[in-house]
Amino acid sequence: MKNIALDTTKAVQFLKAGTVEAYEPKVKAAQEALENGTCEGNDFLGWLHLPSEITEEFLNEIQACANTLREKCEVVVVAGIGGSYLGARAVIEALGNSFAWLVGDKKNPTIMFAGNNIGEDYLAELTDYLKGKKFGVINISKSGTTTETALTFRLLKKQCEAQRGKAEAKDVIVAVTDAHKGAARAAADKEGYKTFVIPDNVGGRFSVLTPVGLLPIAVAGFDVKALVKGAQDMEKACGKDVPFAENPAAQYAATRQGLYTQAGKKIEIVCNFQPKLHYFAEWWKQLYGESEGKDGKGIFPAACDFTTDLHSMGQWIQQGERTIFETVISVETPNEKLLFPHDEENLDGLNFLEGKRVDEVNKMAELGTRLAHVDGGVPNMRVSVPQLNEYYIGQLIYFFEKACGISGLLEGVNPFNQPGVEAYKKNMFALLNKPGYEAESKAIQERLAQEK
Ligand SMILES: O=P(O)(O)OC[C@H]1O[C@H](O)[C@H](O)[C@@H](O)[C@@H]1O
Repeated sequence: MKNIALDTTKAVQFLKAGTVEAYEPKVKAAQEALENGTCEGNDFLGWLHLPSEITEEFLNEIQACANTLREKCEVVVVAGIGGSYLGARAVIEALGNSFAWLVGDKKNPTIMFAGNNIGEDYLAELTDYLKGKKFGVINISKSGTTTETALTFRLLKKQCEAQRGKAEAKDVIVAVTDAHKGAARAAADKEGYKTFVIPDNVGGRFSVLTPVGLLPIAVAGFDVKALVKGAQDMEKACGKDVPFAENPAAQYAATRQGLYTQAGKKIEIVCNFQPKLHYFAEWWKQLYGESEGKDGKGIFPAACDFTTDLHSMGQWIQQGERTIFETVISVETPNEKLLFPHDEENLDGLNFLEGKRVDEVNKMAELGTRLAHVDGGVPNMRVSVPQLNEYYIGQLIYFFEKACGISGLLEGVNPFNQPGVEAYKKNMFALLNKPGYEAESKAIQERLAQEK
């Protein structure tokens, strides 16, 4: 079986000769620190060997729970935010039919995502859609107290119980949360929901290969064993004893840090030429953004969908400030085959494409973009993925996770915490007069009065 492959040649040409190679000892040290648990954030290294530690029994338990939800529900709402949301959505959208919710062939339950915003219209429209439907809920939160998810879950739990009765609702509500702590755990234990544990030592953004991602992915009808197999193979391919030049995670981490520190490239744009990968980039954005954006440092993780965004962001990328580089996730072969038809009249002038696969046009767009952007001063890396299937998505996940751990350590930060995200929450709770925030509430009201 082929592996995903990284090509850095069109990025390295923007660096002084030997720049990437010079990272070898630092990368080695980072890998040792990860393996030995001697780096900062070492209480969150459970992701490192997670793929190879997953057992067949555990995957069978996930599948059994997924089968129950699949049998009993026409819709399953996956409630979660950040690391408790993006991984599942990334995989489900990458592998699913682009129009899954319209296909309606009843082979799979419709998967809906919530708990990832506080939009009143969104929640009102969701609960309205669910009226009269046999729906279930997967409530995902590591802390068990995240506002967006908790607020959504209260609404969904009440509606599910009202529509199906408390006894039946108990069978179609599943909690994925901490083993002991948090409101989601307390509610699940009290109501007797089926639960899955998010290990203490796996942070949210590294948790897609725990039940956080695996359960929704299995409910959606995808093969979680193949996904895990892909991750296991990439765990080997990115292992600490794989030579630096052959280790894709090491090469990606070193190249991006070289571009950042030496060439002033402060923004990385992950690009795809397949709309199904949109949410994969969203997952990647959280992984790298929360891991590296701290202590006044960090490459800003951005994403574009091509060719769509070539017609909007393409101008900026080609000629704007030269602070960006691109990482293209390129899918070698589509799963479907669609040939461009002949047209007698040729009014659109497109008969030169007759008989070609649509993907051939896409590939020329990709190559043309690469040449143009490199000519325009944008370093370009490419991750080739043989096909969009569970196995290769599993590889991609682990590749980016491992590279993220290494890259954050090269940058000199703790890649496994996210202290900065608390600032807005503290203000929000103070503004909402949450019990326990009395002093903060008083202070924030005084500040706002002064700013008037
Ligand atoms: O799983 P939860 O505890 O609900 O957390 C969900 C997300 O929210 C937080 O604010 C963090 O920034 C994320 O790292 C986390 O993944």
